[in-house]
Amino acid sequence: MPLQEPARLRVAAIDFLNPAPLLYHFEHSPAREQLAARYDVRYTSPALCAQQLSTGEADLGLVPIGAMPFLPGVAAVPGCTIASLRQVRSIQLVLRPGVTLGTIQTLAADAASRSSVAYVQVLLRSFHKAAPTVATETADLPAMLATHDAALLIGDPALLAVEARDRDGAFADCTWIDVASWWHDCTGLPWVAAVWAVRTEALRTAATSAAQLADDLLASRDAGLAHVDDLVREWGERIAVPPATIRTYLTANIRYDLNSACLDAIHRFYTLAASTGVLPAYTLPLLSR
Ligand SMILES: C=C(O[C@@H]1C=C(C(=O)O)C=C[C@H]1O)C(=O)O
Repeated sequence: MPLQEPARLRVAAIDFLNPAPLLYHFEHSPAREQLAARYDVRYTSPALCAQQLSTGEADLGLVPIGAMPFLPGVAAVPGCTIASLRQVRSIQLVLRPGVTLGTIQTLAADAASRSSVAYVQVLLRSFHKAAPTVATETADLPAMLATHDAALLIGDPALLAVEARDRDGAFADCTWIDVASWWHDCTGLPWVAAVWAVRTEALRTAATSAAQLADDLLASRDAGLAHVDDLVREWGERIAVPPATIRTYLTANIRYDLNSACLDAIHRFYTLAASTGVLPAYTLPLLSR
């Protein structure tokens, strides 16, 4: 039987601004060409990253922690994350005028989200005695608020909605809640959105070992954080957000280190999610090197 070529890992990456530092080596020469021998990167929404790991279309992905309980055989790669210590800016719960956290009955949530939509339900059930019905919709604030008490926006659409509010007063009469700050106020913990996660089975035939994978992802993140100037310039041309805001977002709002505080926060999230019936009971498996 002919020996099989070791396979490239098929990567599902998130197409928002926030993972840009994590993806630095996958997008910039000369590392990009070297990594292309072992990784095949495609871009999609957070929810579809999770779905592609579930169907086997992808081997490695930036996976919302809210989706991990539904992905058997998938483990988090230690080292990197997408998290926030307090204000995240790009996760906004917007309440129609007159609506409060305790009186939300219907929520329109961006279909791209799997973590933030779970966080909102966990926080409402745990701390505000509210359990609204949730409809998943495309990220369109006017349409969402026309038919629901509240709207959840994530990622670049949330950043753009905050810009429109501050620049043009759009929906300025609504209550805007930064979901990471809200989580921090209720629990005292960081807010963790996503981890790099891998189908452990895929590593058996891959050209990359578990240790090499963790090292590649860490090296890419560290290079990204060392080249924030490049990222601010590149993204300033892609998204209608001022360069200074992009810089603050990448260096202060979003944090990329999966440290013990983040692991404690993930544990607390899953505990509250299970006790409120938002997610099944779950412990995050970490890939061992
Ligand atoms: C910080 C963010 O976190 C994102 C939100 C996610 C979710 O709600 O499922 C998943 C991945 C992250 O990219 C953001 O997109 O604003």
